Amino acid sequence: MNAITLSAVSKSYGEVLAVDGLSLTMERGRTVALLGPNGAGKSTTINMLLGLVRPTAGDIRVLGHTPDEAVRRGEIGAMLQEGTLIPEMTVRELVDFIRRLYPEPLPLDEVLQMADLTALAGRRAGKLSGGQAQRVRFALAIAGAPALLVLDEPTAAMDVESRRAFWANMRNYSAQGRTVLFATHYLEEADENSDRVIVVARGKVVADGTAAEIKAGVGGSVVGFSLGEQSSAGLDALPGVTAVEILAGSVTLRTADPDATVAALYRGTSLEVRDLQINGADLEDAFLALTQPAEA
Ligand SMILES: Nc1ncnc2c1ncn2[C@@H]1O[C@H](COP(=O)(O)OP(=O)(O)OP(=O)(O)O)[C@@H](O)[C@H]1O
Repeated sequence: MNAITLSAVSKSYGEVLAVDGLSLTMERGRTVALLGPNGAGKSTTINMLLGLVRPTAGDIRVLGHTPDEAVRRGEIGAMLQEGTLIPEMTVRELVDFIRRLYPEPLPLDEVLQMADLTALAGRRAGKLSGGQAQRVRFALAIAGAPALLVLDEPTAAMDVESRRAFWANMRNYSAQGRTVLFATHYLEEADENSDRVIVVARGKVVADGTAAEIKAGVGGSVVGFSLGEQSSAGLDALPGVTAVEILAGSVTLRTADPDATVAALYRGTSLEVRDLQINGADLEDAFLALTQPAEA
C-alpha cells in the first residue's frame, strides 16, 4: 500500500487553479521533497492531504484511507507554516498534551530529545525564539509517532545552524522507516534531505526523480579542461557534446554523457588534456528552467 496516492486532483479558489490535475503516488518509507516557487500549489496540496482543504476534483488516499480517516487514526503528523503555541504552557506540557491525543505516541523524553528540546522543556512557549518555536512544532508533529510526517516549509524561520540541526532530527525520524513529505523553496534542502524530488509549478508536476536525475534531465553535465594553444577542431563532434565554449585557452563542453565525452577525448583525440573537471549542471539552473512559464 502506498503512503500517498493522488489521482487527478485539482483545487480551484474561484478563478485561481491552485492545483491542476495532480496524479502521483508516494511509497512508504521514503522522504520526498515537494519543490516549487511561490504559489506553485505546495501548501494547497499539503492541506488537501491533511483534510484541511477539499479538492475540487480527484481522489486522495493516505495510507489507504481518506485524509480525514487517516488523521482520525493518528497516522499523520504535520508541521504547518502557521500555528500559534499556547504561550502559558511549558514545552514539556505542550508536547505531552498533544502526544496523549494519539493512540500510540512516542515516549515524552524521546520526543523532546528528537527535537533538541530537552534543555528547553521547562520554558514557557511564549518565551521561545522563532527557531525554538519551530522545534516545538516539529515535536508536536512527531509526538504521535505518525507513519506519515508532513512538513510545510519547516525551516522558514531558522538560521543556518538551526536548519542543519533540524534536518539531522528529521532524518533521524525518517530513518525509522517512516514516510516524510516536505515542501520547500530551497533546492539544497531538497537535494540533501530527500530521496525523491517532485517539482511543481502552476499546480502541475514538472519534474519527478532524484535530484541527480532532475539535474541530468535539464542541464546535463559540464566537462572543462585547459587546451592552451592546441586546436579546438573536432571537440563539437565528441559523443554527447551539445555545446562548446572556449575562453582564454580553457574549454567548457556541455554534454549529455560525460563518461562517453571524456573517454573519446582521451582515446579519440591526440590532445594533451590538463586540469580536467567534470561537474553536474547546477540544480538551480534546472529548477529555473523547469519552473519558468514557457515563452508565449
Ligand atoms: N485560501 C485561498 N484563497 C484563494 N487563493 C488561494 C488560497 N490559498 C492559495 N491560493 C492561491 O493558490 C495558488 C497556490 O497557492 P499555494 O499556497 O498552494 O502555493 P505554494 O506553492 O504553497 O506557495 P508558497 O511557497 O508561497 O507557500 C496561489 O496562486 C495562491 O494565491
